[in-house]
Amino acid sequence: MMSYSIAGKELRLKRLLPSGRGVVFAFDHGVEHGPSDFPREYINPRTIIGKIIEAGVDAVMMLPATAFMTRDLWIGKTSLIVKITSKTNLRPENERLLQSIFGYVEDAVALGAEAVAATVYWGSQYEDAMLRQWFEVKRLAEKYGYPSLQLSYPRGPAIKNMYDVEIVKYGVRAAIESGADLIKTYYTGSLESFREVVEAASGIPVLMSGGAVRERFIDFLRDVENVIRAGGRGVVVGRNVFRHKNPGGAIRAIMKVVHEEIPPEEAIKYAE
Ligand SMILES: O=P(O)(O)OC[C@H]1O[C@](O)(COP(=O)(O)O)[C@@H](O)[C@@H]1O
Repeated sequence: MMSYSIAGKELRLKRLLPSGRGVVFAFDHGVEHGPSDFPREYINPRTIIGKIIEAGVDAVMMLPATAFMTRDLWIGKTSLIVKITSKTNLRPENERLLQSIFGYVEDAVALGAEAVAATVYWGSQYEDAMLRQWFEVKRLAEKYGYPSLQLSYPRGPAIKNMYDVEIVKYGVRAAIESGADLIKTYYTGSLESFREVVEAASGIPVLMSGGAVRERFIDFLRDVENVIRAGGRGVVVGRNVFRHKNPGGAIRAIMKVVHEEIPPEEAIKYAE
């Protein structure tokens, strides 16, 4: 029996990485970090999601309920990635390296998403529980022909520096061997070191996780440029966009660097 779901995955991956690369706006911070992560005017998801979609982003990544409440903004306009794990920082400190189920693969299918996303904190004391979650997501996503995006976030008591290239490479290697179709992981600080991360992915697309807000937006664009030059396939970014004075412009600038390889010094003009 042929597995038609292989075609479904290929179709959805193509939509997510239109030029072979993609720019995704991550907006799951309301749970992961708390509403204080947002400037006050973006507390309502509809405000910021509307601006980002108007700017032409390739995809938005949200939890299922947020995707549903903003559906009139993204339907027919951009691709959707449904993240189905999360956790709050209201938890006791020692329980924050575990994510919980925040929806189901069937929710992503019902919403017409292009992919499902789940986090694995490699090295966490809860790594085993997160892997059980991951493989359950993977099992159903395969059945429905959905690519699985793994947020490969090495974090835990034995990890001194989660941005260290050897640690990030280990998380990426574990991600491909756990069947990730797309990987989102940390920027390792340089083109050379991120090239090693891409090599460790052995052909599975790697997207840079935006990370903390850079001192200057041009520095963020330069990191994105390094990721692309290192063979990365794009970026999944939240804070460096929704905390920018012109979030739509910031997305336009990032799109220029990722899809057209415009130098950051020029691309930044779109964010003015
Ligand atoms: O790495 P942290 O601080 O836990 O942040 C996790 C957040 O980062 C992301 O992975 C990417 O968003 P950012 O660009 O803001 O880092 C979000 O999807 C997630 O909520």
